[in-house]
Amino acid sequence: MSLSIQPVLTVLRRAAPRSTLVVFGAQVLAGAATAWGLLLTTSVLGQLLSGGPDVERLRAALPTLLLLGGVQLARMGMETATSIARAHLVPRVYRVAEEDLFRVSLQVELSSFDDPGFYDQLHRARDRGVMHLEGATTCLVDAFRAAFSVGGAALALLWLHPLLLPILVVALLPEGWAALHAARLQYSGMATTISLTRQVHMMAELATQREAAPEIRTNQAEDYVLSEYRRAAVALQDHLVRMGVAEARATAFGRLLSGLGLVATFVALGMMLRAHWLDLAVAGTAVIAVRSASTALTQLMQMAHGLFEKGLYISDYREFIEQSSRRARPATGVKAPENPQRIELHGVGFHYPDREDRPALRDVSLTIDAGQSIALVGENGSGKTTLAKLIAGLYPPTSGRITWDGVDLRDMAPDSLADRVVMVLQDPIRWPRSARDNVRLGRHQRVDPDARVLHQAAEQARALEVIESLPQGWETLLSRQFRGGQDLSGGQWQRLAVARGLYRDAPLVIWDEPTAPLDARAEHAVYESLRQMARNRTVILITHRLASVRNADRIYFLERGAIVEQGRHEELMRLNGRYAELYRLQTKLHGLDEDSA
Ligand SMILES: Nc1ncnc2c1ncn2[C@@H]1O[C@H](COP(=O)(O)OP(=O)(O)OP(=O)(O)O)[C@@H](O)[C@H]1O
Repeated sequence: MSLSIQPVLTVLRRAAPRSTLVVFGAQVLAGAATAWGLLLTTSVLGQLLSGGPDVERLRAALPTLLLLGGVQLARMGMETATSIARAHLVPRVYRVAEEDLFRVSLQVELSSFDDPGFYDQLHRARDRGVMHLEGATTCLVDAFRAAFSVGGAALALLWLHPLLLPILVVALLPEGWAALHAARLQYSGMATTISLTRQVHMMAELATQREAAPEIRTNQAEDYVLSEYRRAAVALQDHLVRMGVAEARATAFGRLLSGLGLVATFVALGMMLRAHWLDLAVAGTAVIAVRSASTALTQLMQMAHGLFEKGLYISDYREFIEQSSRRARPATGVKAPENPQRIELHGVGFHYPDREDRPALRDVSLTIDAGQSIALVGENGSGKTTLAKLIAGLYPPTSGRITWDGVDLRDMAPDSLADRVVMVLQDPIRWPRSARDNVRLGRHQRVDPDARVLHQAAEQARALEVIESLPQGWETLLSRQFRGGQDLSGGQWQRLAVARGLYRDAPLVIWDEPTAPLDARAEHAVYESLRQMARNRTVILITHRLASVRNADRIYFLERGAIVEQGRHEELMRLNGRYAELYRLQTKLHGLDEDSA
């Protein structure tokens, strides 16, 4: 159980130290009030059971009765303080735990996301860990409450007669044992529950996600999704039924034992009464104390059980945070040059995590001078995007070196490196934000008070006409998942991504298939802006449309991760190799002659 308490306490201390103290303090006082209340009850019973007329006895008991009422009132006050403190605690714990998770996820090296183990762990921590950390907080507060309540009753009994404590233990032991047994049963079945629940969730996501909906319908995969869901869900249902029945049996057995414990308590109290070790008032209080302690103990056991269960997920969460902190990108290093004059690759090799046998790049060496326009071409999967990502410093090479003005990228501060790069990727992010944010997020720190640069970027990318046709223009929310939101076509989204790249602006521009989903007019506009940008920037263009790279200063043709041809368009055509072959194929496909393509 300490497994789950420790991380909860750590988060509690950071999220809401004052509320944590209030809960703890209020429950210590509530426990003391329980003990005091029981002692006062003995005294009231003693006065009521003493000899004399009824009115006299009542009058004698009245001050203690009033005090008892006051103590109960104070106890209620402590409970209210605990509830209020808990209301502060729970949402804060959730927020802090989630923020920690997002912080480490945003800081890890990009390669972590290509590691399936990491990705799986991230989702487990996000989907379950945070939620269970919040649930464990509630459990912990209730466990405090129950523990101090049992403690208060035990203290009062010890005060009344030392022998009453062993009697309390005899009365509570069977129930405690039964509750623990039920908790263990749950715990032992938990691994199966988790694994089956994950399978059910996976299919549930597919059945309800907007992205998956069209393809499921066009592939007529509804039956498949439903039957796969049913397979996992029925297994989960049967498993839960088995566990529930076993737990009910254990609980019934516990109740039986608890009844026996109660009988034993009464017998022991009766014997003590007969032997005149106790008077009737103390015996009466002992019965009340045993009953309230046993209720609190059952609660304590239930909470311990809850903590056990949540502990499994919380340890996933904790492990993820620890591992990710080790994977974080270094925050220090040499500042990247403001305007890199020469980018060099020396024998660069690269493979993705767990793909040692399948290198994505092999022995790539090349030099790019400031202001040059470079094109990376080649068939699908030949390594173009990977190469561009390495040049941008997103992945470190697994062999060889990449330098900017002679400085190894590994020695540069990642932040300053990123600052010098614009990268528009093949499948750009569709920010579920306003159209304005979708462009502005290229460089959200940029000072652009009258949005002049923003408009210019949108115009150059032909995104302005898209934005102006939206119901709320720049402020239109671009997500159909929210009321009033709007979706765009693939090409319209791409225009926004291009505008975002233009708005970002940096000395090194990497353009990965920016025009694939664009219509001819938009494509023309994008190349026009690229040409303008290229005047004083270094541009790396990745494309399958070879006609658009004819003017590049140098074209690199990649095949299975290696550069197999390089030169200007005319040189490569003269070489009559792989590039020339593909170029001719394309011109034939589009019914153009080679020179006009
Ligand atoms: N995140 C990844 N994890 C593992 N392997 C990857 C990953 N991304 C790419 N690969 C593999 O690396 C190789 C090179 O991929 P890359 O995306 O660089 O090719 P590309 O030339 O840009 O292809 P395309 O023209 O289809 O965009 C491929 O074999 C691909 O399967």
